Amino acid sequence: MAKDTTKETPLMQQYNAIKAKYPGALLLFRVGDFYETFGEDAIKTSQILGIVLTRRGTGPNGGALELAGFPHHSLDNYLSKLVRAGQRVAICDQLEDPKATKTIVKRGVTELVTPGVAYSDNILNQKSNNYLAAVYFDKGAIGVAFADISTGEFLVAQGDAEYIDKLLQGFKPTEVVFQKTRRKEFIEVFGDKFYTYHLDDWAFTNDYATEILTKHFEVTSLKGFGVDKLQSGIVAAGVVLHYLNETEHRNLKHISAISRLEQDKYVWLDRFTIRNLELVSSANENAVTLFEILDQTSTPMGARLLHKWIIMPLKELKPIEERLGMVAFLIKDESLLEEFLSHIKQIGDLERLISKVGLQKVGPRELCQLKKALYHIEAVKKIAEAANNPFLSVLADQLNPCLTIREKLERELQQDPPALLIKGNVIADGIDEELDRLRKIAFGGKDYLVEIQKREAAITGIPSLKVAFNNIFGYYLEVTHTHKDKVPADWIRKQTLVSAERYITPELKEYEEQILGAEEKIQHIEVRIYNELMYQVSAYIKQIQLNAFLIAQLDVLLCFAQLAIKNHYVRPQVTKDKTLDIKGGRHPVIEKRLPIGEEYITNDVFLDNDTQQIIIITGPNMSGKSAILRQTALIVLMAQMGCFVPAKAASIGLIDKIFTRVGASDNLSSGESTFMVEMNETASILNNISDRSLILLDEIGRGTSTYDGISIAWAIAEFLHQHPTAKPKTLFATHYHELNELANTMSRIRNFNVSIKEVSNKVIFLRKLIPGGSEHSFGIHVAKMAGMPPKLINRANEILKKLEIDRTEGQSIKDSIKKVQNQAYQLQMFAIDDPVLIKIRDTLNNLDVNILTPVEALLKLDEIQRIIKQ
Ligand SMILES: Nc1ncnc2c1ncn2[C@@H]1O[C@H](COP(=O)(O)OP(=O)(O)OP(=O)(O)O)[C@@H](O)[C@H]1O
Repeated sequence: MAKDTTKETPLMQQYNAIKAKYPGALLLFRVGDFYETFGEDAIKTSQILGIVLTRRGTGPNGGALELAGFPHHSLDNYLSKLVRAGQRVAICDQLEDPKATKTIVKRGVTELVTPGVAYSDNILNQKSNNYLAAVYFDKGAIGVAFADISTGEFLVAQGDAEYIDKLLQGFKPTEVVFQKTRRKEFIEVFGDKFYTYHLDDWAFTNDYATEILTKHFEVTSLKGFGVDKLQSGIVAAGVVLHYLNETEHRNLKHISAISRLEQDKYVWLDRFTIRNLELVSSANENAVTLFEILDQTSTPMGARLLHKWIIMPLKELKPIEERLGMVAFLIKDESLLEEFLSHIKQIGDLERLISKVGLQKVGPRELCQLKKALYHIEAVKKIAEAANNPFLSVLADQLNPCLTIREKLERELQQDPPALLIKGNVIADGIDEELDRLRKIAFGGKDYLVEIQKREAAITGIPSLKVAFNNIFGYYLEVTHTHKDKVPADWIRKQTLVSAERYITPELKEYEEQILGAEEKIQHIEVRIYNELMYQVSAYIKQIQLNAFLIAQLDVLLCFAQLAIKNHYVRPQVTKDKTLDIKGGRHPVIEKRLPIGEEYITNDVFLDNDTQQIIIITGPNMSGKSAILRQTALIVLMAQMGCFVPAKAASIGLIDKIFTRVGASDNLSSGESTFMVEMNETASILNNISDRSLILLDEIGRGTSTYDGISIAWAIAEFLHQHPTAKPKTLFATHYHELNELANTMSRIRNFNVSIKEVSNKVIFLRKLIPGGSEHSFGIHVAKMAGMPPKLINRANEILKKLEIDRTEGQSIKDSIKKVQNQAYQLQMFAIDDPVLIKIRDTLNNLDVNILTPVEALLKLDEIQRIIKQ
């Protein structure tokens, strides 16, 4: 049924027409000094922002229409809350001066803010990028592009699903755009954790993408960016620009280049490694990430670059050595380091600042900060020039303090301008004659009013005569009733109050007009000059972006130098051979999180391709197996990102891929990892290994029955050892001491264990990795530590011993269990009419020991303990 629009006010008709153009978006509709929302939008807005919801008039279904609004100056604050709540927000502004029109004011959407397309400081996290991604499912490859409009970064790549998935995991875009028809596929391949938006398929064509990209960059071909061969990637990049256009972001001068993400340059970290090593984020809220430990940067752009260096460590020796050399140089000269830091700390977020110039959303205070940043860049350039270091000389050459524009900003902006242009007093005196003249009238005029007051008081003999202002009739003279007889005849009475009368005079009116007119004109002139200034600054976007990048690099290197000094890291020897030799290695995060007084126990790890390719590490739970695995990978990663490492010494033969798999039961809490998934994932490692890979396998195979688990773990170790071409270095932590047998037949597999000491029946963790396997498993020790009743522990030890004896005598586990069950003393433990004990007995009877994993056994013990406590 067609909507009856006759009852709608012209304002609501305008609202509905605009609303229809932005389906799925929450519309903030500017009415006077307020942003209003209506209907469903109002309900959502009031809930998210906690503001009042009112009802008025008639809505589309005859009921009252919901309304919720807030003052326009609170936009920044409220907008961030709406976007963070996952809303797409269309901002509809008044496009003409309401005073200048007699009919309804023209309105239009000036910006559509979505989670992936945001630049406001309130919405963004300073230390991480905010990427919008587009994914294009092509026949041969999947294309992906990432853009951050708050920094101007624009990246493109293409590859198979696994590679694109890895990129999405690493870059963590806040919004992903893809083809409408590929929804199912997207979720299947990349999961349902991303905030997504779908576009019609027509936007995903190579011709359209090439056209939109070449037009944006004002080039005839994309060859110059080295991306022209990435057919699918280009489509994704085109979609990014198309989407920015759709969301009314057309001032994109700061997206000044597009670059290819080169797969061959960086260490391949599979997504489990990024997650499992807790590099930049963690599923556990309380966990501290490697990023948090390493982040000693002084600028937000430095922090963002560090983030990238962590997830994209290098695999070529030369650039790694360059970074390490630079860190060593800075460590040696601490006064130079301090000097650099003192300036870098003042530079602020230059990268986002200059992006705002591109978006034409930069405020006066920010332009003032730009001026300050350029001043400090000049200082950094001078220090770098004098430092006599090849890297710093190159840096000094490239840094550009942009003197012309800095001087212009210095000259034209007030010393301490307000954050918002609209507040006025932004442009300095002496820049524009008309502005100076009007300012004299506006501000000098007020002095003149005081003079009038004094003069008239003297002439009329009214000592209490006052000049004041109100919105109704402007400037007036106020006379108390006592003196009203003295008022001259030509004064015009305007208002009578209880105790006084108010008058206006022609002279007052004339001045009033001049003052008010001047203030309005001043604003116009300031806006004009400011916009010109912003436009002139925008010609320097590329240079300033380069400055920001160079400062970010220096910032991260300074951060590495500070870390090395503070945390006693050493310079790793990174080599082209295939040996990994870590002496006295530490886990950079755990060592910082130990209780006061406890010291981190260091460990040596040696792996190579010829003698010790695979290490099987056994040891009880909590002994420190995972820590050794992870610290080894973290030390390699840190070395290859150019950072010194937590060790006494480290020689790192370049690693090109790091894989991590953690047994299913470690992920039990997240409920996502089943044994099947674990096996699938492990299979993907086996298909991708290389001669320079590092593999961490932590309790692989424990998601199934003991026998299955051992068999699979065994087969994996064998496969990695016998692989015809690749000899991936592998650390294999396991509870299954049976795997120690492997070393007897496989020459490059070695057994190690994390040592413990048993003192009067207690386990003391020594946390030292020592050669040799373990004699037995340690589950019962853990049960004891967890506080299980001694009787139960004794019984568990008895059963274990029996099972072990039977097994060496060649009996099957099944027979053996039966025997244990039949033994009379089992029931003697319990007085059988006790309901608690009956419950425990039933729980035990219902167990199928054949399919019980060690962790499940522990959980059962825990259950029994709880029954007893109840
Ligand atoms: N070398 C060390 N020095 C000091 N404390 C350590 C060390 N290694 C580990 N720890 C401490 O022991 C805890 C357990 O270590 P980790 O998780 O590595 O044990 P695990 O043997 O892998 O246990 P599980 O088999 O249960 O996974 C760590 O969280 C840490 O607090």
